Amino acid sequence: MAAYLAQHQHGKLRVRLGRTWREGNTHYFSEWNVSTTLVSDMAHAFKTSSNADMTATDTQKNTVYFVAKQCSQRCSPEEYGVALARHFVKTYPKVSKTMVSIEATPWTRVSVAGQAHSHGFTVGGTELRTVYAAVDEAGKVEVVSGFKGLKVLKTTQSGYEDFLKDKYTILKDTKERIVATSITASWRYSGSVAYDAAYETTKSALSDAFFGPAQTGVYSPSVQYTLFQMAKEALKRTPQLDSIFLNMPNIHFIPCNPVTSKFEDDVYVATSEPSGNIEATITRAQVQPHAKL
Ligand SMILES: O=c1[nH]c(=O)c2[nH]c(=O)[nH]c2[nH]1
Repeated sequence: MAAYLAQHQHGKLRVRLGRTWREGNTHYFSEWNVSTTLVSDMAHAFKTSSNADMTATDTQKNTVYFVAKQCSQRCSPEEYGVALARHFVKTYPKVSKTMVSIEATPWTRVSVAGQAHSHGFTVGGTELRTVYAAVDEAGKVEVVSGFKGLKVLKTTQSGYEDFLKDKYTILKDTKERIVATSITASWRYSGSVAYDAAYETTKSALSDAFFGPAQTGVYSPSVQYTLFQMAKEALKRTPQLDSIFLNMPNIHFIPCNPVTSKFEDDVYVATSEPSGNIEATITRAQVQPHAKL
């Protein structure tokens, strides 16, 4: 029987790495969970018993640490990801492309008595910063930055009305509800950028547009509308941003009607499933609809 090897790749998933940089008395720390994927001329390994010239996934794991050691200056996960991907393409003639994915734990410097600590960190948020970096044999570099799992909630300034009603619809219009989500975002830059600063600016833009001003907030008529406003704010504040993908599950807090009292926007049934799932890609320039990063 004929069988064709249409596509193949091999890599190492979830190599965990900690990296300290000491700059005088001030230390910096990153924790990265790194995955590598090599596209290489290895069809023979699938079709015959030969492993000749194969970069073992164990070697890939070791290289994650080797390249981290080589990054002697403090660097962003994007810069590290590109350096790691480039290493494989440059070192192994049979490797034509390398893709690196990184999830960074949000270790954040602590303050003690109002003073930034020189070497103390705590996990500062729910989100993981994400990087996808790819380098091919022609030297083409692709970087996608983002985060996943940024949990946000508003107790008011959210509603949902005038949606289609038919015999399957139970949900009532409301001008008052809790809106909660766990944001996943990814974006591409045009041209070079200071990755760490651009990441913070973009994340703040998304968060600020979700919440609105501190005292008054901003009304959300739907997760869809809010998602678009958030993306617009990110494009506005980060000029190098080309396009942004946002996924925002609608995590429902359902009004609770205990038998003893009535619901007064106070007691809810907290849920995790099912959730709504709302996502879109928003671009600075007009492109084909439905483009997804
Ligand atoms: O903001 C919302 N968007 C929806 O698409 C939707 N669907 C739903 O049941 N509730 C909501 N809320």
